[in-house]
Amino acid sequence: MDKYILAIDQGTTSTRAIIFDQESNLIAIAQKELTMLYPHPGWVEQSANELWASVVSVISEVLAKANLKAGNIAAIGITNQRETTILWEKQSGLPIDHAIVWQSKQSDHYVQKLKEQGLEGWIQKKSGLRLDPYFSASKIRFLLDKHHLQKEAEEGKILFGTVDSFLVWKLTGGKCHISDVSNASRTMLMNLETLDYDDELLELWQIPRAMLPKICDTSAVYGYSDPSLFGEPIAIGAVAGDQQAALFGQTCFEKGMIKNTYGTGCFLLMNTKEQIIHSQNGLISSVGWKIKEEVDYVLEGSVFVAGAAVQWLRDGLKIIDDAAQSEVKATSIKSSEGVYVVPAFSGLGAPYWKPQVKGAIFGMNRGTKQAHLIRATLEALAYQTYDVVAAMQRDSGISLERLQVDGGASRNRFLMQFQSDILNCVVERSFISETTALGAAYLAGLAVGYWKDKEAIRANFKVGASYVPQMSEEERKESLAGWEKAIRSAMYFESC
Ligand SMILES: Nc1ncnc2c1ncn2[C@@H]1O[C@H](COP(=O)(O)OP(=O)(O)O)[C@@H](O)[C@H]1O
Ligand SMILES: O=P(O)(O)OC[C@H](O)CO
Repeated sequence: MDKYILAIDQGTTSTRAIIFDQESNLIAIAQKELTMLYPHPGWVEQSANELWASVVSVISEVLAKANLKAGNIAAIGITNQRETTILWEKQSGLPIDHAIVWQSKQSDHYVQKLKEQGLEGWIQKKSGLRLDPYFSASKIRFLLDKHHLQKEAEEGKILFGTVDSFLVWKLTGGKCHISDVSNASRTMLMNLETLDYDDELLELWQIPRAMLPKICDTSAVYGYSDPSLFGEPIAIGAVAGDQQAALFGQTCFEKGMIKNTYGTGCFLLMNTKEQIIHSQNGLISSVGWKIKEEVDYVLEGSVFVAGAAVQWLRDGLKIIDDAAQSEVKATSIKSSEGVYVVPAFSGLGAPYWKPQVKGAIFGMNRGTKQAHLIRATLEALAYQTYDVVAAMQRDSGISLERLQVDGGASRNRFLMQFQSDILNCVVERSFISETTALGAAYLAGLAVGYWKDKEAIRANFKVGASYVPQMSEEERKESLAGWEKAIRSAMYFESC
């Protein structure tokens, strides 16, 4: 019987199920867009039940599309939006509230309190992370306090999971409460060196171990899907945070290799192998993956709003009908004519870390049209990436010659050319744009021997499109100087 790998990519915007074969060909895909909830300014939530239902529905749909049965699937690989926090009742499996999405800011007051106590450096040293409401710890604290569930959490009656844990729990019918190192390293509860929860961090956040998932390797068979779901049990062979999975899918296996994923947010990751880099320039460190004894660390710049700004053009301003139209409109004019959009709708992430900063538009005149706003919004994705690349070069001493890209917005040719111009380096999009899912598939395939090793995987890598810088040095410098003024002004406005 022919065998395939099934990847679940549970992203912020949508859930996808993708079937790959041994040559990394995409055999079939099913996708479901998700509802975003904005209950208060700055809060972003999703229904955990909807996330789970979307996973079941896309798996069934993709199997039907490919005309395959559960028995044809050698393993499932799960990759997910990271940090997003779900609490559920152990007995019933029912979520106690909405999932608090990584972008959400309702737990900022806990973070500010710890900042006032001067704990930022201490926390970063242990966890690799900046003290910010982005990460799961303050979100767990918020939910436990909101629902008065401290005692139940201590008794293990209430469980916590990032999306991976919740999905594995549901898929296995409540048999497995696990997470992997790449996801656990985003909770702010894991020690980067021991790869276990850190007792002092748990004490600081008052989060009991009893509610936390067991931290596992990124590639391993943790359990099997409940046969009632898809007819036969399927091995669950990998769990990985989506950005680390994309790094793996791009086959960035060597030290210094970098990828940038343009999804809801934008995430630039460098593989630093066994070295943990403690950033001096506003970046964070996490675990890339653990496969048996091999642990690869990453240095990361996380930009909170990228493709989400394109969704704002579509759903908020209603000046484009769909994301792809942003390219058509942006190229209908020759330049953004000095207009800059700072899409800080969820505060600013790397390298600034200013959760309170709001979005802003600068440089408009009476002749400014929709097209200028659209073009300037796309350009903002490239400028934000530039800021992160500059920080990464300072931290690592490695200069960027080539950027490997993927994610929904990397399909935008205008954006990719502008990115190459602004960075003054080659930008290469991989042949498969679904690199995140592919990374999860590879990790699951390694666990069950579907691919022998990383060399067999590397042999499948192909470049899809290449962008070479075309902008003059003078124009590049002028454009960047304008961006610098815009971002500084947005930060200044907030501090007044
Ligand atoms: N052609 C495009 N141009 C610009 N942005 C796009 C384009 N296609 C998709 N996007 C943006 O990419 C995001 C979806 O990318 P995806 O990788 O699926 O994200 P996620 O993994 O966060 O769910 C959306 O925010 C969407 O606005
Ligand atoms: O949903 P994405 O793909 O934009 O990824 C979200 C990140 O994992 C958040 O850290």
